[in-house]
Amino acid sequence: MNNIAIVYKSKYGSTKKYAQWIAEETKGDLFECSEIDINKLRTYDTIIYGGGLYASGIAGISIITKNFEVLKDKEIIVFTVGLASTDREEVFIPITEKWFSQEMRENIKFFHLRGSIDYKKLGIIHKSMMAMLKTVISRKDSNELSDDDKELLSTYGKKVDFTEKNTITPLLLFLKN
Ligand SMILES: Cc1cc2nc3c(=O)[nH]c(=O)nc-3n(C[C@H](O)[C@H](O)[C@H](O)COP(=O)(O)O)c2cc1C
Repeated sequence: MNNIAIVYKSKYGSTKKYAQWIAEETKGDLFECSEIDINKLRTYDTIIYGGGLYASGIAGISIITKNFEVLKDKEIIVFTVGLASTDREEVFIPITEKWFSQEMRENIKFFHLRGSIDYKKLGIIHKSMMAMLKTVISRKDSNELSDDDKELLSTYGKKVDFTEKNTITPLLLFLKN
């Protein structure tokens, strides 16, 4: 497992934590997204990109999507970090379909990990986005609420942390094969 770059963009720290764990386990080189450009990135054989999920967008992902032509012969892994439960892979299909072309999806392996939120630490825009989301969810009929909706309502305003080191195991196993 040589010549691996782990690149991440993290606003509140969860994606950074996962990227650090992956770098420790793979002995890869770790970069915050702004610390690396395409000329440096293209020198690696394996690129692992991690970004936090924000309103179904993947933070910083354009470093992969914009440069895909240059990177497409490499092994590319993308991991997302969000609050949503990761039990059902199909939940993430709309996200990958929105941001990646079919060719990209065929060449990239995706993993989805769970992050954290501390409402007290949110910036003003993020705070109001979460308040809006809560309002939308609160207006749903109780029988329409998903488990993630219920969780958001019960933890709204608090601090929740779902980060867990052993959830990177499938990604590490994929790299070994
Ligand atoms: C404004 C806002 C929007 C979010 N949107 C999503 C989302 O669409 N899907 C999701 O699973 N988590 C969402 N989250 C939760 C974040 O992805 C979670 O806090 C994650 O840990 C952020 O990663 P980071 O700590 O590396 O920045 C959102 C959080 C905020 C504050």
